[in-house]
Formats: sequence, structure tokens, C-alpha cells
Amino acid sequence: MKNILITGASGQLGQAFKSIATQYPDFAFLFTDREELDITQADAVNAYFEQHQVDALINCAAYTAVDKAESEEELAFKLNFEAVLYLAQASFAHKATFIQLSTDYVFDGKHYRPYTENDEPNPSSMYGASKLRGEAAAQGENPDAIILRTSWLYSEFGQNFAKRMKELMAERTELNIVFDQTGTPTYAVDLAGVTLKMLGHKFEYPEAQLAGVYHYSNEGVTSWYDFAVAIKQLTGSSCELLPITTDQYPTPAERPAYSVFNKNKIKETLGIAIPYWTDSLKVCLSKL
Ligand SMILES: NC(=O)C1=CN([C@@H]2O[C@H](COP(=O)(O)OP(=O)(O)OC[C@H]3O[C@@H](n4cnc5c(N)ncnc54)[C@H](OP(=O)(O)O)[C@@H]3O)[C@@H](O)[C@H]2O)C=CC1
Ligand SMILES: Cc1cn([C@H]2C[C@H](O)[C@@H](COP(=O)(O)OP(=O)(O)O[C@H]3O[C@@H](C)C(=O)[C@@H](O)[C@H]3O)O2)c(=O)[nH]c1=O
Repeated sequence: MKNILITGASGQLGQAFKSIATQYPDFAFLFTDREELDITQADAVNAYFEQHQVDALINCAAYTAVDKAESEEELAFKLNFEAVLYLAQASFAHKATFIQLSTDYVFDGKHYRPYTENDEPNPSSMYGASKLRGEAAAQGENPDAIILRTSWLYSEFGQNFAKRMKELMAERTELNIVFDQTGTPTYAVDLAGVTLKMLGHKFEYPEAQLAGVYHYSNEGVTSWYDFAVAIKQLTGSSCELLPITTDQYPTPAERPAYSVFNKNKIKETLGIAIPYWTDSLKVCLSKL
């Protein structure tokens, strides 16, 4: 039996892990929320590792308010960088496998082909910059760290674009949605499953070198507008959706125009096929 510590467990991804936990009888999950383990407190992090046998840590805690991060830079870096430093140090000291979640927003979005793990990040937002510092902290303090970058996360849990769209479509007769930001939605439950597959692989083949960065999203390519159209069609909403450009929807944070991932590395490493984004969206909407 392996003990898996999940931090930020009341967030969207944390809840996705909770929803599939019983499918992994070889894993004993230690779900902690901010009250139980505040990851910005180095002493609390160290004490937790002293008091519990932790075989792996999946850090689901983060500052994810992309626009607010532009005016709350200090808070964003405290959570997405400093706290990651503490987690990386503690996991390394206690020989626990460390998986740190990161984001497509580490890229500036100027590409026209999917981003590989070797492409140079260049974040255009404070959120992206804080997550990139977190990646460096994780790898700097724990050379065995696994960085799992994902994009456009949604699910039946927490706050996300898909849930927001469904609610707004029920309230309004029309909605303006940007169509010139291209990426791929990722169902958080799919991501949780693949993360646990990665851990299973690590435990089964301890000599396997898994450290490093991996890209994971669902398959396919779309825009926020097309994402919303798919939600409209699948929910039978009559709300009119109007495609607009990014400059018609000004926001404090700049988002990448293109952030599609190349996922060959994770597919080859784990021997997996990834669900197409609309197939996973159907699964999610059936639960909402
Ligand atoms: N959401 C998305 O679209 C994407 C997310 N990611 C990454 O995936 C990961 C998971 O994201 P997601 O689940 O959506 O994020 P959420 O914002 O839903 O969850 C983050 C969780 O972190 C908790 N938290 C905040 N501060 C602390 C603290 N000091 N100590 C412990 N926990 C704390 C929050 O608790 P509280 O509610 O109490 O504040 C919340 O439960 C993050 O690393 C994120 O950067 C990557 C790409 C896309
Ligand atoms: C609500 C809404 C948003 N938009 C636009 C704004 C923005 O460009 C785009 C996405 O909106 P949101 O602000 O909901 O999504 P955003 O918070 O930018 O989502 C990001 O979150 C972080 C945590 C990540 O790591 C990213 O991968 C990504 O998922 O849609 C519209 O055009 N119309 C709308 O009615």
C-alpha cells in the first residue's frame, strides 16, 4: 500500500482525485485542504512529512485566479512558487515522488504547432510566470520531480469555464465568446486518472527515469468559442453564442493565443490513448 498525499484537495482537481480514489485499492490517499495543510507554511509542510509516511505527493493546491493574479502578484507567487519550494524540499528529504501540476499559460502562445516539453516557456501573465517559477522550484529542489502541464481544466467540480458557460447560457439570451484563443480542454477526471497511472508506473518500475516535464490535455484542438458551442449543443441551450476577438473582451491578464500541447511524450511513456475532448465533455455534462 502506498500513501499518496494530495494537497489542495477541496479544489477542482483535488475533488476529481476524490471521485476516482476507490478505483485504486493499492493507494491510501491523504487528502488535505488548506485548513489541514497550508502549503505556504514551511513548518507545517515539514511537520506533516515527519508525522505521516508519504510515498508520493500530488500538489493540487494553487493560485488559479488568472486575472486577479495581475494585481495579487505576491499572493500568486507565494502559493505557486514559494510553497512549491517547501513541498519539493520536503518530498526530496523524505524520498517521496513529487508531482507538480502546471499550465499551458507558461507559453506565450505565438506558435502555430503544438508545444512540446522542449519548447521555451515565456509566460505573458503573472499566473503563468508564477507557475513557471514553481516548475523551476520543484525541479531545483527535487531532481526527481515530475511536472505535469495541463490546459483548460474543467469538470463537474469547483469553478471552471464549462460550468460557468452552462450557468450563463441558462441566464442569458446571448453570450460573446473569444474565438481566437486556441487550445484544448482537459477533463479533470481524465487528468487525475493519468496522474495516478504515472504514479503506478513509478512504483512498478522504480528504476524508470520519469523526472521531468510532461504535457497532458485531452485530444483535439478548439477555441473557447467552439468549447462553448459544444456545451450549448450538448445541453440543448437556446442561448445565442457570438464569436468575438480577444481585443473585444479585454481582461487584466493576457492569455496565450495558441496553447495546444504535443502529448507524444506522456503517451509513449505510459502507453496510453487519450480521450477526444468532446467525448470527455459529454461524460462531464452527463454528471452536471
Ligand atoms: N483550472 C485550470 O483551468 C487549470 C489548472 N491547472 C493547474 O492544475 C492545478 C489544479 O487546479 P484546480 O484544481 O483547477 O485549481 P482550484 O483553484 O480549483 O484549486 C486550488 C486549491 O488550492 C487550495 N489552496 C489555496 N491556498 C492554499 C494553501 N495555502 N494551502 C493549501 N491549499 C491551498 C484552494 O483552497 P481554497 O478554496 O480554500 O482557496 C483550492 O482548493 C493547479 O496547479 C493549476 O495551476 C493547469 C491548467 C489549467
Ligand atoms: C466568461 C467568458 C470568458 N471569455 C473568455 C475570457 C478568456 O479569454 C477565455 C477563458 O476564460 P476564463 O477566464 O474562464 O479561463 P481562464 O481562467 O483563463 O482559464 C485558464 O485557467 C488557468 C488556471 C489555466 O491554467 C489555463 O489552462 C486556463 O484554463 O474566455 C469570453 O470570451 N466570454 C465569456 O463570457
